Formats: sequence, C-alpha cells, structure tokens
Amino acid sequence: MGLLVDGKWQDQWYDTASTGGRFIRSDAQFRNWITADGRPGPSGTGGFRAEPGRYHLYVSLACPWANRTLILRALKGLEQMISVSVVHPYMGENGWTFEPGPGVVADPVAQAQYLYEVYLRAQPGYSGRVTVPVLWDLERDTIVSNESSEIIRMFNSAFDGICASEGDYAPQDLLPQIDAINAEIYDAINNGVYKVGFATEQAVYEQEVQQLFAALDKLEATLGQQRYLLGDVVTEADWRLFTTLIRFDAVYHGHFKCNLKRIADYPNLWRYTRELYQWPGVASTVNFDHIKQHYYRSHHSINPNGIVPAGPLLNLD
Ligand SMILES: N[C@@H](CCC(=O)N[C@@H](CS)C(=O)NCC(=O)O)C(=O)O
Repeated sequence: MGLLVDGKWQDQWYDTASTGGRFIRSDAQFRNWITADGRPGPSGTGGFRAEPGRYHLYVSLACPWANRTLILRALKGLEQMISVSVVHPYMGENGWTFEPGPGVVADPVAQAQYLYEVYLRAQPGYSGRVTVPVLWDLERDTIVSNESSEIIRMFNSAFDGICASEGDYAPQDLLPQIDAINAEIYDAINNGVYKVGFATEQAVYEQEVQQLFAALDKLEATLGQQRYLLGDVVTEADWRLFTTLIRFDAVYHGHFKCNLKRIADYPNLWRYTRELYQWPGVASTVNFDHIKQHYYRSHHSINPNGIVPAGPLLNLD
C-alpha cells in the first residue's frame, strides 16, 4: 500500500510511529456533489448535474466504505444509470489495481492498471491516499467525490427527478438524529475496527477495543427495544452500520483482533445484520471472497504469511 506525493506513487504503510501507535484516518480530498440541477452542494464546486450514464463508480468489494455506495445505488435503482468498476481484492505495493481476477471489473475510462492513475487523470499533482470509493464524471473527465458518506447522500436524492426508485434514507426531519448517530458509530465502530486493527501499541489497542465493544453493547440494547437504529424505519445510519457488521465476524474478529465477542454472539445485532443482508439487492453487494482475500493478504504487518482462514461459517439466511 502507498500514497501519491506530488503525483508520484510511493509505497508506504500507515505511519503510526509518529502518532503513538494510533491509526489516524486522513480526510478525503474530492468533495463535490452531484445535484438535481447542477448547483453546488454543501462543499466543492457546481456543474455536476444528475444525468443517466454520466457517472462511474470505482469500488472495492472488500471495502466497507465502498459497500455503502453500492447499497444505496442498489436501493435507489441506479444500476443502469451509474456504471461500476471493481478493483482486485489484493492491495499491494501499487495500492488498488485492476489486475484481472474473479469479480474484478476493468476501468472503462482510461483502461488504468492502477487506481492511482485515475486520481492522476483528475489531478496530475495529487498528494494523498488513493482510496475507494471514487465517483467519476465521464463528461468532465474528473473525480466528483471520494467520500463515501457524501456519495450516499447524493445517491439518496439527486437522481429522484430522473426515475430513481422511491425511498428516502435521510429524510429532512430525521437528519439531526441520523447525523448524530452516524458520528458516534463512525468513531467507535466503522473507524473503530480500524483503530483497533492498525494499533501498534498494546495500550492503544486495549483502549480502542474497549471503546468498540462498549459501543456494540449499547447498540445491542437499543436494538432490543426497536427494529432499526432510529425506530421503525430503516435509514442511512443502518446501512452505514451494516457494512461494518457484515464484515465483523469474517475479518475484524480475527484479523483485526476485535475478539471480545462475535456479532453472532449478540442476538439483536445478529438478527439486525441478517435482516439487512436479506433486503432485496443488498446481498449481491457483499462478496466474502473479496473481503477475506483483501484483509488477510494485504496487511503484511498484521498477517505476514498472508494465509486466508477457511472460516467462519456464517448463516445469513
Ligand atoms: N473517507 C473515505 C475512506 C475510504 C477508505 O479509506 N477506503 C479504503 C478501503 S476500505 C482505502 O481505499 N484505503 C487505501 C489507503 O488508505 O491507501 C470514505 O469513506 O470514502
């Protein structure tokens, strides 16, 4: 894995030595918004109008952040309007690649070999991490956004006037509650599993793992009272939580040492995970082969021999 510095690729693992063994995620840099009429969104510049066939999404099927975007694309019926490329699950010295393999879908824009070429096409002197998901504008030949939380907000409503499916997963009246629970779950759970897994000091690991399981215990209690995070209706907050929960027992429990419990040991969280998995269109966005191949093979400092475990045997039906 690595990053771009002034447009040049450098192979480099996360620098946790400078942060006391702590993993700190850097902010996404492309923050424009697709809107119904092309007006600017909450950040970035305007000119990205919702149109069928104009946008292309780069994802990894291993990645929980990219998974959110595939789920909203499916729920909103945007599959025909927004095309998708899928990177190879192994992220090595060149970062994400389009090396052919089962489930990999090549880059139609520039026939790139590496995802970093896509970033350089948009911004030749780019410095920063090369992450998925990436939302690409085929018309202006540039990146709209590489921030999943904002891409799912766009998918939720920007295409409504041009035949997206019904459903509002971030309704105005619930937004303050959605944003508040998202912030909590992002820090303790979505990003929490990474803070546990990438910690390089024992004390940091222990602090992060306690914070993660305290948050899971709290959600277990909430889901004993109600079906979804905010009550009776499924919202964006549920889909954001789901992509971490569905990976938990397969990779975070073993590979990231998030192992005080499995999600299958929490009756309410497990019921909830299985229910969301069974929503029409959702299961096909989850690829356990890519998930396990990516985590166990790509993080050499955590699993040097790259052995991918056979289990666990999950019953999600
Ligand atoms: N804030 C970004 C984070 C995306 C992200 O970190 N993706 C990971 C894959 S799970 C990635 O591409 N990592 C490559 C790297 O950090 O070099 C988002 O939510 O879209």
